[in-house]
Amino acid sequence: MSKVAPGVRIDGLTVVYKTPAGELPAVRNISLALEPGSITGIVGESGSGKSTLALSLLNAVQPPGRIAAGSVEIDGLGDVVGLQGEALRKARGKHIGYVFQAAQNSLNPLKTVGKQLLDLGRSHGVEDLRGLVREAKELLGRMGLDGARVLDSHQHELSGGMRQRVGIMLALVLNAHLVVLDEPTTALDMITQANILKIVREVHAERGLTTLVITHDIGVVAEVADRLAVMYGGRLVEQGPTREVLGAPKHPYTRGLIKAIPRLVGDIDEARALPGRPPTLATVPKEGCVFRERCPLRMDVCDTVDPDAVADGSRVVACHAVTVNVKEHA
Ligand SMILES: Nc1ncnc2c1ncn2[C@@H]1O[C@H](COP(=O)(O)OP(=O)(O)OP(=O)(O)O)[C@@H](O)[C@H]1O
Repeated sequence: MSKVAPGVRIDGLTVVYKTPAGELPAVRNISLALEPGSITGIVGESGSGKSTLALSLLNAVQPPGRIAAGSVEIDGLGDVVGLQGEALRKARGKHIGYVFQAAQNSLNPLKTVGKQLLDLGRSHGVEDLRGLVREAKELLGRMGLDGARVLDSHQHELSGGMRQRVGIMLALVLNAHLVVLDEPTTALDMITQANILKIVREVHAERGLTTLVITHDIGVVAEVADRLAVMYGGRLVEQGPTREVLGAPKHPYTRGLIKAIPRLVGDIDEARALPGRPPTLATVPKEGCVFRERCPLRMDVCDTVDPDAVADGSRVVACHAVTVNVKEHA
């Protein structure tokens, strides 16, 4: 893989989980491009399929799940959906750095962080292990931790927030140029969160990375992401430049999400929660629009036809009501 930021093209991706009711899609027909050198944020409520999408980038969906359709082309690696065995193991970590949502608990409880770092380096053929340790200490130091002490610690000696930062260090330390961060800051207080996001942005720029940040917190994407993709019920309902999507959301779900954010200044009563609940795997409608039950713009067609993702300038939106408007104004 080249040392420049790789582009990623996810095309028609569908991921299903086997359930008592048969195989049901957690991610359905998603197409999304990560521009080389950009930070893309994926936002959505719990259960919308964000983590499943992130796992697909590493071809790491585990049974009872499987990638049922589509491709994930990464520059320099090809379609990772076809990668297996040693090629896949090498790609993870060295080419694709990642920290998963479960990172707080994913450290080996029996080994110190430093030992795990060395294992990681050896398994990827790193020759300069001293350099690796130096790099790890530096990253931990930037995130406000005493690097030497953390490397000497076991998991149980670290707080949730410290483990989260160790996870981010491990995602970055092998110098991968594609980095996937799933809920990187959930266990952190607001000040630490802001600091970590600043470091993510800095390291991203210094190293020339392509970064994907997955979060339920729209404030996090507003802080770091150049582009924003909104997921609902396994579908990507809107994507575009972060400022445009947040400043003038088009999809009724994105509008609802933004309205639901309480402002720091202003009347808290103005924040309006979206009525209803997001669907689960079992309740996601099999046909028609996934959002229609909660949608203020619902039309007859929404009950039967799943809206295509339609490009409108720099924005892609999957909504019949929005598409009708675009056509009327064309
Ligand atoms: N191993 C599994 N078996 C069955 N269903 C699963 C499995 N893992 C995830 N799902 C289901 O797939 C859907 C998407 O889950 P996913 O974890 O990708 O969503 P998410 O947006 O990341 O949510 P969260 O933020 O809560 O992790 C959910 O309905 C979830 O219950």
